[in-house]
Amino acid sequence: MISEKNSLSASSAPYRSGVVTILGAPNVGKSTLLNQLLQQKIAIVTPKAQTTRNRIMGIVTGPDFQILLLDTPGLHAAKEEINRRMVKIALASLADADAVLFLVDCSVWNHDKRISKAEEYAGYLKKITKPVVLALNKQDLIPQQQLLPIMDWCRTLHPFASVVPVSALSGQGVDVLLAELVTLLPEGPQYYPEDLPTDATERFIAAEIIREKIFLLIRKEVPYSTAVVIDSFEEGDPAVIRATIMVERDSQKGILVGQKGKMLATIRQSAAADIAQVLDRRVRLHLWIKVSKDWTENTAILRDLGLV
Ligand SMILES: Nc1nc2c(ncn2[C@@H]2O[C@H](COP(=O)(O)OP(=O)(O)OP(=O)(O)O)[C@@H](O)[C@H]2O)c(=O)[nH]1
Repeated sequence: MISEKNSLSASSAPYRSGVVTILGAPNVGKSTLLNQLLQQKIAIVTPKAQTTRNRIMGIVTGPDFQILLLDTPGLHAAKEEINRRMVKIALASLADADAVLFLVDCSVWNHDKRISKAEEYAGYLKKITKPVVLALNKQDLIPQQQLLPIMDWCRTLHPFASVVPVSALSGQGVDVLLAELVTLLPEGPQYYPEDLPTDATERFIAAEIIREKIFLLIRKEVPYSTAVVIDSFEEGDPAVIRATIMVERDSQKGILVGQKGKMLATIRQSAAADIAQVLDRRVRLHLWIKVSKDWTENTAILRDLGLV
């Protein structure tokens, strides 16, 4: 499961294991990095912000380490009930962590932006008492000569355990990052089998992939009003999955269904193809849409979705 790239050389070093929480603003590339570290798709990746809602644990195992990675919803000013809960989940996951991986998108940092970002980050970093590794993501988008000054400036923000430029997309720098994280873990046992990439269930991953397709295919705000519930999941080949997409209003339902049902068919086809790839078998996917008014403010529904 673990590629050459991800394995540190075997040595007489003690076995280290522990929890690393990935924190960062929306859209900086947390899910992409998690997938890169695990060499497969378990977290959904979309160009829209705030698509990660629940904590997802990825398990990276090497010859003498095991890192349990928690991907968290992006940190951001929370207005609605669902957003407040997402931020709460992100901050709560810090309590369990041995170390924090703070991810930023350094490609957007011209000077002015850096100053305002510094103020924003200072607020989050103050709350973190665990060692923090700062990963400067999307380094592929900036000229190399800009990297060193940015790294120096970052070190003035917080006593980071280390500052590592990476490209979550290409994998550049990811092995260095992994090695830095391992040094921060306590000595400990291997908690999970080495070939297990995540503790997320197949149901959960299927629901996340459907949600990813909605985010990729539907414009504007509609995806933020959707949730996916797996009604049934029959093992076997093909796996038969029945899922309901919840929306808040009839008009949103119309957009999801599309003209003559074309949009829903596209969502279904592309989700089924990805789920089949992850499950490594054929998939028959059935989708329904249900209008559930104001579900994003409804505590009972949020609890069902694991967002409380
Ligand atoms: N060029 C480049 N793009 C990247 C890199 N990492 C992520 N991206 C892109 O940035 C966008 C957001 O990535 P995600 O991984 O969904 O970001 P996230 O932080 O998980 O987002 P939220 O779910 O909103 O918290 C996607 O379009 C990615 O392809 C990188 O290293 N380089």
